[in-house]
Amino acid sequence: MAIVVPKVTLNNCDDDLSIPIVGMGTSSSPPVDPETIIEAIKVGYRHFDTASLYMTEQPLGEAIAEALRLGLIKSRDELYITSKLWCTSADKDLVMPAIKKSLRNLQLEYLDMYLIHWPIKLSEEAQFPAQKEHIFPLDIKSVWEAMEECKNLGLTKGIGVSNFTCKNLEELLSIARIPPAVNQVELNPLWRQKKLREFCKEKGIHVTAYSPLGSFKTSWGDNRILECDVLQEIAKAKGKTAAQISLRWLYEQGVSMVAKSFNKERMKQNLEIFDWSLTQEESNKISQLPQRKGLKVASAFGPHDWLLDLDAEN
Ligand SMILES: NC(=O)C1=CN([C@@H]2O[C@H](COP(=O)(O)OP(=O)(O)OC[C@H]3O[C@@H](n4cnc5c(N)ncnc54)[C@H](OP(=O)(O)O)[C@@H]3O)[C@@H](O)[C@H]2O)C=CC1
Ligand SMILES: O=C[C@H](O)[C@@H](O)[C@@H](O)[C@H](O)C(=O)O
Repeated sequence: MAIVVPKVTLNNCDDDLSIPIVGMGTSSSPPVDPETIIEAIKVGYRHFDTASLYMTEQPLGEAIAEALRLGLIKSRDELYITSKLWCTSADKDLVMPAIKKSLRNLQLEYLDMYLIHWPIKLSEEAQFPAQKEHIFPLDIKSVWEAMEECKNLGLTKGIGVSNFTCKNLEELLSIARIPPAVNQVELNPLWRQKKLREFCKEKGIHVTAYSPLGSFKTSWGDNRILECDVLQEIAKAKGKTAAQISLRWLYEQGVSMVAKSFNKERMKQNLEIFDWSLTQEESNKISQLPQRKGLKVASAFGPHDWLLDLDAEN
């Protein structure tokens, strides 16, 4: 039996769109294969997170088509699919072609959520880390107008952002006709983002946590969450795993999350967080863990002054 994942209704989206609290991340190298996504659908995942950067739109699209053929889902509407505008397309004239390409890759008529991946524009030639002359602040007004156009045309039910700071959001809110529904950011017990979460709550922007397990085994992630003494102690006392403690803590903070596991048991485990809770004391212990940012903008994109400032704003 597939696990039923609770949902939260989002603001400023079409059709009372609601987001399943736990989604499956698809950022991986090599890209995820369609069979793994099918397994995830069987387990109960209905929310999938992709991006044009990840090269996983295509396998995700194949898996969705196959899941419909197999009858694992009756209609595409049962799924919540997010994709993201990559920084090389963060230009008013490139947004529409970019979402159309994502939709073609996914074999879909519409996305549930389209996010600006970073508050950064890159030139076509940019390599990683990028040279100073290939990296620019986003022209948020014109890019957001193009995002609004995508929603108005029905290409996506909602629009939002990712990796935006409070300052980025303030600027966006001052010009938006359609306010962003979601801000997807790094968030976990070791990077709690209290200020940003409070700001988003006040403005009605839903927060989705990425790398909720510390992004173990990626180029920048580590095992500091999965091996954290405090999380392991709590896990042992409750007969759970440190991963589940991290995800449950996030759920109790009122956010949704996208966790990546391509292992069937761990996929299932990551959805089994809804029928138990943390005590106040356990929650307090987690809220005192030392903080560390995993994905630093300046390390990923280049050590330029304004990117260092973006890192410092959190
Ligand atoms: N907007 C953005 O800029 C970003 C968005 N993201 C999104 O967030 C998603 C998730 O973040 P990601 O950085 O991948 O990392 P996660 O924090 O989800 O960690 C993934 C790692 O944890 C392991 N894992 C998963 N579940 C368990 C478990 N129950 N017990 C032990 N180990 C476990 C996985 O291994 P295994 O597969 O073997 O289980 C994998 O190595 C991405 O896939 C992407 O969709 C990520 C980074 C940036
Ligand atoms: O160039 C930088 C990195 O690739 C970074 O952009 C990614 O980690 C990305 O945010 C993601 O969503 O996985």
